[in-house]
Amino acid sequence: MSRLIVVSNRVGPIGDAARAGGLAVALVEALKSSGGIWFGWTGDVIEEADTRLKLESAGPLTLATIDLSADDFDAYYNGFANRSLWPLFHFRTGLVQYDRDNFAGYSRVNAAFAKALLPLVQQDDLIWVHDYHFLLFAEELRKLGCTRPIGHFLHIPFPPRELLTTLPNHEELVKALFAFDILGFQTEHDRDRFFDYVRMEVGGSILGDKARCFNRTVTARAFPIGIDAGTFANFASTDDGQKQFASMRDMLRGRRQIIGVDRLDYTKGLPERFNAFERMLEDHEEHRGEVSLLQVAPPSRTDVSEYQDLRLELEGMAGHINGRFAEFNWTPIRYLNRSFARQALAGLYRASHVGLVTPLRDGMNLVAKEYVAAQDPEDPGVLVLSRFAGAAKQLTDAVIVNPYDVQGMADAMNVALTMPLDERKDRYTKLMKVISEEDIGHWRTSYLEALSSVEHAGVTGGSLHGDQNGAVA
Ligand SMILES: O=P(O)(O)OC[C@H]1O[C@H](O[C@H]2O[C@H](CO)[C@@H](O)[C@H](O)[C@H]2O)[C@H](O)[C@@H](O)[C@@H]1O
Ligand SMILES: O=c1ccn([C@@H]2O[C@H](COP(=O)(O)OP(=O)(O)O)[C@@H](O)[C@H]2O)c(=O)[nH]1
Repeated sequence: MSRLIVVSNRVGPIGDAARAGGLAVALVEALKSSGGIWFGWTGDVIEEADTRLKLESAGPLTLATIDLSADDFDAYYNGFANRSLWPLFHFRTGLVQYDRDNFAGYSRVNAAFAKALLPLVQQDDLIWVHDYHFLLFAEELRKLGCTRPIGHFLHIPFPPRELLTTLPNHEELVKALFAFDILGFQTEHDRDRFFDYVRMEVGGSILGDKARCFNRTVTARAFPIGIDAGTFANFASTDDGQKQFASMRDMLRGRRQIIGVDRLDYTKGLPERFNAFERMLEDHEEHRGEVSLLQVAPPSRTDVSEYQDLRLELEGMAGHINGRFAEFNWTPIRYLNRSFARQALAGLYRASHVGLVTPLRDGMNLVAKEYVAAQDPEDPGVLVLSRFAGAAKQLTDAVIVNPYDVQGMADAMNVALTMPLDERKDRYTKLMKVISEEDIGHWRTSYLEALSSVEHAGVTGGSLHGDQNGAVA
C-alpha cells in the first residue's frame, strides 16, 4: 500500500487542543488512523529564512514542519494567500489587494517547501496537497523531477471566471494546477466554475471529469469534506462535553439559545447575523428575555486589517444590541473571542436550540455538520444554514437562508425556535443520514482512490498528462 504525504499550510495540533479552522480538524481526523507524513508550516515565524525540517512523531503519523521567515509570512500568508486569494475565491473582489512582491513571496514559499519535501518522498508515495496556499506546489515538485501522483484539494470555493480574471496572474495559477493529477473541489458548482474558466478563458476542452489544456490533462471532481460523525456525536457525552452542556443548560434556566461558531472572518456573515438577531427581537416580543445568541468567534489572521476592522465592528454591534434589549437577568448576545476544544463545543452545540451558520460564502463549513451531529436525537435543535455554504448542497433538510436577507434570516430564526418536535426529529434524521454516510472517512477514501488510480492508469509525472492532440483517457 502507498504511503501518504499530506501537504498543507496549517499542520496539527494532534490531540484534543482547540483548533479554529476546519482544514486542520479534518486532516487530523483523516490521518490519525492511516498515518504517513503531514508536511507544512510550524505556525512559527522567525526573523531569517530557515527551511530546516522539524520532525515529530505522533503515533503512525510524522509531522514534518518548517518555520516561515517574517518576510515570507507577510508576503505569502498575510499577503497573497489572505489578501488576494482568500477574498477573491470568496467572491469579494472589492477586498482583494494584489501586489507583485506578495506573489513573489508566495511563489518563493511554494518552491522552498517543495524543495524541502522532496528528500522525504519515496518510491510508492501519494502526495496530497491542500488549499489555496499551495496552488504552485505540484509545478514546483515536477520541476525538481518528482513523478509521483500529486493531488490537490481546494477547501474554499472556486470563483467565477469573471472574478478570477481580475487577478493579474490568473492564467499562471490555473496553468500550475494542471501539474496536479487530480483536483478536488468541495462541490460540483466549484468544479464547474473551474471547467468554465478552462473552456472560456484559456481555450481548453472538457471531457467528462477531465480538463485538457496547456498540453496537459487533469481530472477534476467534487469530494465534499465531512466530519467524523460518530466520534463527534459521542463528544457530547465526554466529561468536557457534559460539563459544558450541564453548565450551559443550568445558566439558561429553561431559556433558549441560538449558537454561532465561526472564525472571526468577513466571509462568515457575522454583522448580517447580528442584524438579523436584532430584527428577530424587534419582531418577536415573546423571544425577548427568553432567547439569547451565543457567538463563539476566535480571532483569525489578526495581522490583516479587514479582520481587525471586523472585530471592532462586531464589538460595537454586540454592545448596541445588548444596550438596547438587555434585562438585568438576560443578555441578548454573548460574544466570545476565544476558541474551545471540540469536546466542549459539542456540549455547547447540544445545549443550543438553534445552530446558526450563515456565511456569505464558504467552501464547506464543518460547524454546520458538527452542530447536527451533537444533537440529542430525542430532542434535536434546528440548523439554520446559508445557501452559500458548500454544506447547503448536502444538508438540504436544514432551514436554508440567504444571508444577505436580514428579514429572511430573522424569520428563519423564529421558524426554527417554534418548530414542532416531529419536524425537528424528521429533519435531524435526514441530515444525520447524509452526515454519517458522507463522513470524513468517505472523503478521504474516495479522494485517495481517485489519486491512486491515476498511477494505475499510467498518467503520472507531470509530463505524461494525456497526448499532444488533446485526447484524454
Ligand atoms: O489556517 P487559518 O488561516 O487559521 O484558517 C483556518 C482554515 O480556514 C479555511 O478552512 C476551510 O476548510 C474547511 C474544511 O474543508 C471548510 O469547511 C471551510 O469552508 C474552509 O473555509 C481554510 O481553507 C484553511 O486552509 C484554513 O486552515
Ligand atoms: O472554538 C473553536 C471554534 C472552531 N473550532 C473548529 O474549527 C472548525 C471550523 O471549520 P469550518 O469548516 O466551519 O470553518 P473554517 O474556520 O475552516 O473556515 C470546526 O471543526 C470547529 O469545530 C474549534 O475547534 N474550536
